[in-house]
Amino acid sequence: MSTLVAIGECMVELVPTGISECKQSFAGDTYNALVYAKRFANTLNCALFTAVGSDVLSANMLKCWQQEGISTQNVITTSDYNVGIYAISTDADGERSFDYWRNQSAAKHMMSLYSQKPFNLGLKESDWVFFSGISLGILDDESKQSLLTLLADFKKQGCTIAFDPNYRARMWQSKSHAIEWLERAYALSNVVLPGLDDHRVLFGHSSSAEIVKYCTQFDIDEIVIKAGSAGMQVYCKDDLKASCPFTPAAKQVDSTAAGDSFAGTYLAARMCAQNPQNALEMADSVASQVVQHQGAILPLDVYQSLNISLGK
Ligand SMILES: O=C(O)C(=O)C[C@H](O)[C@H](O)CO
Repeated sequence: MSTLVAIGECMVELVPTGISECKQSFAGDTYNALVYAKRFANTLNCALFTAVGSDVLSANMLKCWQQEGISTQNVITTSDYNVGIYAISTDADGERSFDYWRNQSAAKHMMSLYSQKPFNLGLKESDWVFFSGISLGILDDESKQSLLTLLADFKKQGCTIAFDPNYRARMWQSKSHAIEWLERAYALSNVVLPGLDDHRVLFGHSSSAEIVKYCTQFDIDEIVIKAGSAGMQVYCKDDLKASCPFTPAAKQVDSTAAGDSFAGTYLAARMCAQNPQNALEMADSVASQVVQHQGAILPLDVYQSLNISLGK
């Protein structure tokens, strides 16, 4: 069984349902992707590498992962910090924005905790590792470097490294700070999943072709571009291998985790030997359902009704 390890932070997710009420669940970009990967391809072993606290919500979070079939074997637990929290607000078009309470979160310290007591993440050649700009953004610069060094070791062992830039401006001192680390991440990744919106803000790119041209300076095998109304494309080096037009969802309630569900489904499909065109189409179908529901993770029965998962 192949393993997909995602690296990052899972938080308590709050969706306000009234002035003094919230729907509470658990989410965070790389975790979200992992859930959608596991739901899509149950045969994959999916694990999150992170740190959590010893608080009651951290404990519930781990139970929730287990219900999703996500392995907790790569989780560091500490009593020095808590779990992070974020709340979703949506506008009339279902575009989401977030408020965060994550300064005391254990995941921000995952690399220093790991270096005090390193352990084997259980990866073998042919396994995949997924991280994002948020996985880097939560860490201080020294820890960002430790994470990239660890990823470089995995790559040397034969693992495939996948990266979604997922730019959150407030996590970075400046655009140039974000670009410096994003370029280091691109330089060691085999598969990248950039969004045109992020590249527009960071580099002034206005088309997929410009992203592909920019990526030629790195040794990336597969560039999976989410270009909004210009659709989605997959390039291997600068060869267009697959594309999918933009089809607006029937309604957009909450855009949270559209990109994460796309990434998780795409990566799982590729790990299971689906070709880029199939992977792209299936990832798009999942993402277009995700935006029709509140919160990052679709109710399981809604997901199952899509009938999209690969056979057991
Ligand atoms: O914004 C973050 O840091 C999160 O991970 C919260 C959300 O789940 C994520 O952004 C959705 O893509």
